[in-house]
Amino acid sequence: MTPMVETVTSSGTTSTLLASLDPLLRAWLPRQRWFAGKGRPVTGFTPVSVTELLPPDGRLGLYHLLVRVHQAAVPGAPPHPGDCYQLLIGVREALPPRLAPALIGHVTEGPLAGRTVYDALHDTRPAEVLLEALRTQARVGGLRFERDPAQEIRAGLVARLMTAEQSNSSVVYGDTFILKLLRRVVPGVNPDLELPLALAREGCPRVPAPTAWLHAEVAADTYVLAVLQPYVSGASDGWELALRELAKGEDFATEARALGRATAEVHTALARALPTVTLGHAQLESMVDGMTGRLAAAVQAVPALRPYERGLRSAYEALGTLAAEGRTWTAQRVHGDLHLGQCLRSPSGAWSLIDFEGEPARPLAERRMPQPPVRDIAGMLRSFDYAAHSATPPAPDWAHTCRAAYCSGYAEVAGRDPRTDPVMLRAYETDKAVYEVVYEARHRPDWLPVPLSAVRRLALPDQEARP
Ligand SMILES: Nc1ncnc2c1ncn2[C@@H]1O[C@H](COP(=O)(O)OP(=O)(O)O)[C@@H](O)[C@H]1O
Ligand SMILES: O=P(O)(O)O[C@H]1O[C@H](CO)[C@@H](O[C@H]2O[C@H](CO)[C@@H](O)[C@H](O)[C@H]2O)[C@H](O)[C@H]1O
Repeated sequence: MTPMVETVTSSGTTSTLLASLDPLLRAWLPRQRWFAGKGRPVTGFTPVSVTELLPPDGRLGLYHLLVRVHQAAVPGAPPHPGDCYQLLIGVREALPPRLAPALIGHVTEGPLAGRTVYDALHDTRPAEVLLEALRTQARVGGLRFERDPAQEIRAGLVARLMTAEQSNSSVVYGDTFILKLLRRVVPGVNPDLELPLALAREGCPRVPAPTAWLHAEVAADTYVLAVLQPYVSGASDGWELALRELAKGEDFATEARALGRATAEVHTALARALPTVTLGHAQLESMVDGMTGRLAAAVQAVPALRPYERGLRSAYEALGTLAAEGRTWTAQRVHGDLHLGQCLRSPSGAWSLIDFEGEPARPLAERRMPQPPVRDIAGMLRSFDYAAHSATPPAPDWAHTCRAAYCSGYAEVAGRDPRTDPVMLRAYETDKAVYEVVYEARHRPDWLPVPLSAVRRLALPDQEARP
């Protein structure tokens, strides 16, 4: 199964292909969970790269597309060039019923007229073409399929698309590997590959080591498009486990402590592998400005935040005061979006951390900056709170116990307890809760009360983020 046939390079072919898909993609894209531009009509597409992986003259065709999606401008916001998305478009005469959920539409004009196009990741054969390309280190047009020569990839593993709600799309091969295809992509180094590779070099066992990855070279830009990792078979994620224990009325302190230890192991390895910096007054001021700016934007986007704005801002002001008094902090590379759903427990009880992409809405340069490790800790503390406030009735004592156990576990490995830095912890917990309010308002409005309950707590003037 050799994936490459020919790269569609002639701009005529590329633009004809995209023109024929245009009306179908306009309707289909905004319905995808991973489409970040929801709420603004799609006004057009520009191809960034179009690569033919299987010619559409047989039973099945397959195109790899990077497309810039143009959308109506946000009133008052500066013009935006449009986000770039990775699509795998399958082409068939007709879709078998099992592929109905993958339907993009029926093409009426152009070279594919009369064919049906669909999201090819739902289909075994195209997904297997990708694995085979990684296994054989294929190069097709600007696509570079690469792998770690020290790890073996067995041929013929059967593919299935993961159905979990995701920011990207993942395919599992056998029970051996998982391939994450990034959907919204930007040129440059992607931390979702960079950090697991760095951790693997350090021998850190808390993160599955990348086995293979896909790059695209387009003009002078390099995009990271996909990462293949060993699949932790039979794993449960921390979120599922926490909810299960909550429903049974069980505490989660032992697991929370193990998670604190795992987080500290990853932080310690990252601090060894990649540069650390000292944050002084100027850097802290700019951090506080960033937090304050995000709060102001969030209040605009979600007016329910307005009554708490002053109280929340006081968390950032307290940090600014400490910085003005000359306090400094060490910053290092961190996970950047750590929560219970990013922690996997294997059947043997070992925890792994996954998804080092950072908060998808933040610019890449910001996501790759060294930051105080307390940022990840705050994310996990928020997550225990999330679980406790999604339960009926809410279980604040459960969250309190987990938060304390997590900090203790962290201190056992890192040698410093995050609770000894309450001002920084509160500032980061507040920043995260504000992010979550915006995230939930945009993606899952029914969940908005969960981060809003934390906002009410964090906005109290004498509040320190005491777990
Ligand atoms: N190495 C792995 N082993 C087993 N399951 C995994 C692995 N990596 C990811 N997963 C599963 O895939 C889901 C999505 O992965 P994630 O990296 O969080 O993607 P996204 O950025 O799209 O949210 C996770 O919640 C987890 O259930
Ligand atoms: O995992 P992603 O990178 O897609 O992260 C985004 O989605 C998360 C939800 O799926 C969101 O996390 C929030 O909800 C979780 C429960 O579903 C909870 O455990 C987290 O603490 C809470 O932040 C995450 O913020 C967002 O970036």
